[in-house]
Amino acid sequence: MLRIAIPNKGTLSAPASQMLRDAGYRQRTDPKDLICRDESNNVEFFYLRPKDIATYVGSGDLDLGITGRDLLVDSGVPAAELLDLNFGRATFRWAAPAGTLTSVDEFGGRRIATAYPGVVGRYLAEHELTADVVRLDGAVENAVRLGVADLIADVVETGATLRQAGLVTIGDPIMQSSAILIGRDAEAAGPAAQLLRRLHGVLVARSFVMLAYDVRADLLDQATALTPGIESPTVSPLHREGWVAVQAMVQRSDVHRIMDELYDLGARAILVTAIANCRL
Ligand SMILES: Nc1ncnc2c1ncn2[C@@H]1O[C@H](COP(=O)(O)OP(=O)(O)OP(=O)(O)O)[C@@H](O)[C@H]1O
Ligand SMILES: O=P(O)(O)OC[C@H]1O[C@H](OP(=O)(O)OP(=O)(O)O)[C@H](O)[C@@H]1O
Ligand SMILES: [Mg+2]
Repeated sequence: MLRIAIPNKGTLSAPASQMLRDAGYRQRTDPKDLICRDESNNVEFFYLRPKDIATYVGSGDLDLGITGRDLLVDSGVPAAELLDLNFGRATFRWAAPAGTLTSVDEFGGRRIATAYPGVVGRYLAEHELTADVVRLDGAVENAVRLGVADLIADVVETGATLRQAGLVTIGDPIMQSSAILIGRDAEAAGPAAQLLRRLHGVLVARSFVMLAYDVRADLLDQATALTPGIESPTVSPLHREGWVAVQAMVQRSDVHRIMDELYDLGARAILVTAIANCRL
């Protein structure tokens, strides 16, 4: 039985469970449950603190886990990233009160508050900087105002929390994070092949839609240049002489532009449908 760690709370918890549900796995119904066995898929899910997940996977006690890339780096555990799950996207950044610090070169000897001392310590070591790392559990944006630090390093999604605290970012992001599937090493992908295929199917289904339209046969080449599909578009004859029906997958983010261009070309009955799941 495959044993998989997933976040029990926090930002990544609900979307991780939803993605597994979309991939056909059973998930807990009570948010307090810490284990859920999915007998029919031969998988057991363990609900753990996201910060601890890399530890369980790195030690080999659990086969796989879903966590944030920043949390994996913070743990220092040499587990392997098997798949980017495309949710929980955030940057990890430096920030200080406006008008105080402007560059990473000024960090020497300063006090840096963070809930990610592993990420910060690694950056400082790589850049040969010496600073005091003040380890906090959360609400790090308050640390400067309250006098325990000169700057912070924290997760930034919309930037609203920083703005409210009167902080501005400094320099480039320390890292880009998102939710990832991890294993002890790259070989963990072998026994997880079915899970990986299913999750990949969900990722594709979320980022593509199915587009169908009717177009005059003499415009088919121009139309299919706009909708080349993954392998090749499906073209079927229509009862109406000189017209064909076309079906192709297109990127969800492009679909409105493509529909406009198809309409301008003369295509009609342009329909978009969501893809519930797929195997490509
Ligand atoms: N707006 C956000 N706030 C916090 N973490 C976020 C956000 N967006 C994405 N993440 C990612 O979620 C993970 C942190 O999740 P975690 O559950 O530890 O913290 P949390 O969501 O802030 O919950 P809590 O504050 O209850 O501990 C990291 O990988 C982080 O990059
Ligand atoms: O850029 P934003 O969209 O404002 O999001 C980022 C903020 O959200 C999270 O805080 P959370 O509410 O999880 O509290 P915490 O600091 O106690 O973890 C994170 O730690 C940042 O503070
Ligand atoms: Mg938080």
